[in-house]
Amino acid sequence: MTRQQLVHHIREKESFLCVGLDPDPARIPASYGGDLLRFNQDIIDATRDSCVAYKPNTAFYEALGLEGINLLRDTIAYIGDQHLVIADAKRGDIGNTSRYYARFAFETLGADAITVAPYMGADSVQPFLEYTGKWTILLALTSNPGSHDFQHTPQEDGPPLFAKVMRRAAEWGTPDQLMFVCGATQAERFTELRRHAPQHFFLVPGIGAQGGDLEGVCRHGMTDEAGLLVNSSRGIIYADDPGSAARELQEEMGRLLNKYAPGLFQ
Ligand SMILES: O=c1ccn([C@@H]2O[C@H](COP(=O)(O)O)[C@@H](O)[C@H]2O)c(=O)[nH]1
Repeated sequence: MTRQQLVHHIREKESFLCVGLDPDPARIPASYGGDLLRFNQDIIDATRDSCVAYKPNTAFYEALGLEGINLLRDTIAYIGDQHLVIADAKRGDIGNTSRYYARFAFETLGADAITVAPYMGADSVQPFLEYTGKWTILLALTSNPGSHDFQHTPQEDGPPLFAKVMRRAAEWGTPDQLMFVCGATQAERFTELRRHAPQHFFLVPGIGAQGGDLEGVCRHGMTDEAGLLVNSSRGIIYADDPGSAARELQEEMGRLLNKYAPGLFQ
């Protein structure tokens, strides 16, 4: 899915919601009898009109072995081509190995995007960027408390590590192929995050279960094209009514788009 198509979907649906598909067998209602594909399909059916993207975190599938990989592939096929599909895998290795991570995500699974850890540098990210029409989403400032261990740490020559990562990585790929992960729990840093990457989309996990600040993220991080994909996983898939939970977020996002990105509708 191209950037123009993504922006078109955001405008049409008045939503920049990404639904996280992280099925935990211990939390799936007993009525599914352990059928995780049916669970995912029901979530997708209930939410597809409210969201523009889905983000299966590959950990939940890889832990199930071969069956889990097939589940992931079947889930992605079920989503179809009207939503951006992000394989949240946080890969990245020497170029030779990254090539196979990229092949797995984009060819074997059929995902549109993959999350990548940038810390091994340009050659570890390049193989993902070589796929035309696919997205590479680099970890910039993550949502977890441990982000303070390294990412916030000022470097000897000034800015924190996450700023250095973003500024350097923004030279590796264009805003048509590169996004950054920026956690919703870090809303107060979004003005700064936006300064480092004014045009790039941000994938923003951390609302709902992690307590992130959706309005703050939008106030400081939204662009004229929205520029944000905000993810909720547990807050939607384990809600009593996942469809209503997604619709509620969509309505809130519609309000936020009109407030912070009015140019999107002109
Ligand atoms: O900084 C990050 C990067 C990735 N994640 C992932 O997003 C979802 C969040 O799930 P919730 O249930 O909505 O909290 C999950 O897959 C994480 O591994 C993140 O939370 N923060």
